[in-house]
Amino acid sequence: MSLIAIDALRKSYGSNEVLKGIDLKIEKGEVIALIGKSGSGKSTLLRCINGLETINEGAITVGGQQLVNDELHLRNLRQKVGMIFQQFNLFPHKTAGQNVMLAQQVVKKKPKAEAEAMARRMMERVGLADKFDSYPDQLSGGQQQRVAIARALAMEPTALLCDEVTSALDPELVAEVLQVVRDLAKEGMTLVMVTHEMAFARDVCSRLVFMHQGRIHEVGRPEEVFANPKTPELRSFIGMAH
Ligand SMILES: Nc1ncnc2c1ncn2[C@@H]1O[C@H](COP(=O)(O)OP(=O)(O)OP(=O)(O)O)[C@@H](O)[C@H]1O
Repeated sequence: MSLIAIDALRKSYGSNEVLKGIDLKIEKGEVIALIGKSGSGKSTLLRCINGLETINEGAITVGGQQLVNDELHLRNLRQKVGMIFQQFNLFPHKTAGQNVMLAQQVVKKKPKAEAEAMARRMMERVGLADKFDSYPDQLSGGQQQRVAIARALAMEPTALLCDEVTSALDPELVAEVLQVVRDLAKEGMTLVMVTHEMAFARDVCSRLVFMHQGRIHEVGRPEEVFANPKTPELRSFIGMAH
C-alpha cells in the first residue's frame, strides 16, 4: 500500500478550478519534487495532502486512512504529515528550543522533560545544538528554517511536506537548509517538496512531478524527465529554469 495515495483529486476556489484531477501515489521513503510554473497548483496540492484545504472531489489516503473533512481527523493527520513553509513562523518571544517543544506539549500532551529531550535531539539533528536557548531574532534565516524543520521532526511525522523552504532565504543561506533536507532524504524520510531548486531536485529526488494548469503533465526519474521532456510545456519550463 502506498504511504500517500491521491485519486482523482479536484479542488476549486470559487469558480477557479485549481486542481483538475490529480492522481499520484507516493511510497514510503520517496523524495518527490513538485515542479511547475507559478499558479500551476503545487502549493494547493501540498496543502490538500496536509488537510489544510478541503477538497471538492476525489480522495486522499495517508497511511491507509482516507482524509475526511473532520476537524479531529485533520488534527491527527497534521501530526502524521509535517509541513514546512517558506516563512518559518517561529514564535519570536520563545527560544528556538521552546519553539521545538511547544507543539509536542500542546498537541501531543507530552511532559515537558520528554518534549525537551526530543527538542534537543532534533536541534542536534539540524546542526543547531548550541542554539537551543537563542531567540529567533538572534538566528539567521537559514538557522530559523532549520529550527522550523526540527520542530516538524519533533512531531515524528511519517512524511514531510516542504513548500519552497528556501525561497525566503538569502542565497548564501540556501545550502545549509538544503543540506538538512538532503540528510533527511538519505535517512529515508518520505519528502514531498515544492521547489525551484532544479539542481537539488535533480540530485536528491527519486521522482519529479511536473504540474501544469492544475494537472500532472509528466512524472519520472529526474534524469529521465530532464533529458527527455515529452511535452512542450515541460521543455519550455526547463528552458526557463536554466
Ligand atoms: N486561498 C486561495 N484562495 C483563492 N485562490 C487561491 C488560493 N490559494 C491559491 N489560489 C489560486 O490557486 C492557483 C494555484 O495556486 P498555487 O499556490 O497552488 O500555485 P503554485 O503552483 O504553488 O504557485 P507558486 O509557485 O507561485 O506558489 C492560483 O491561481 C492561485 O491564485
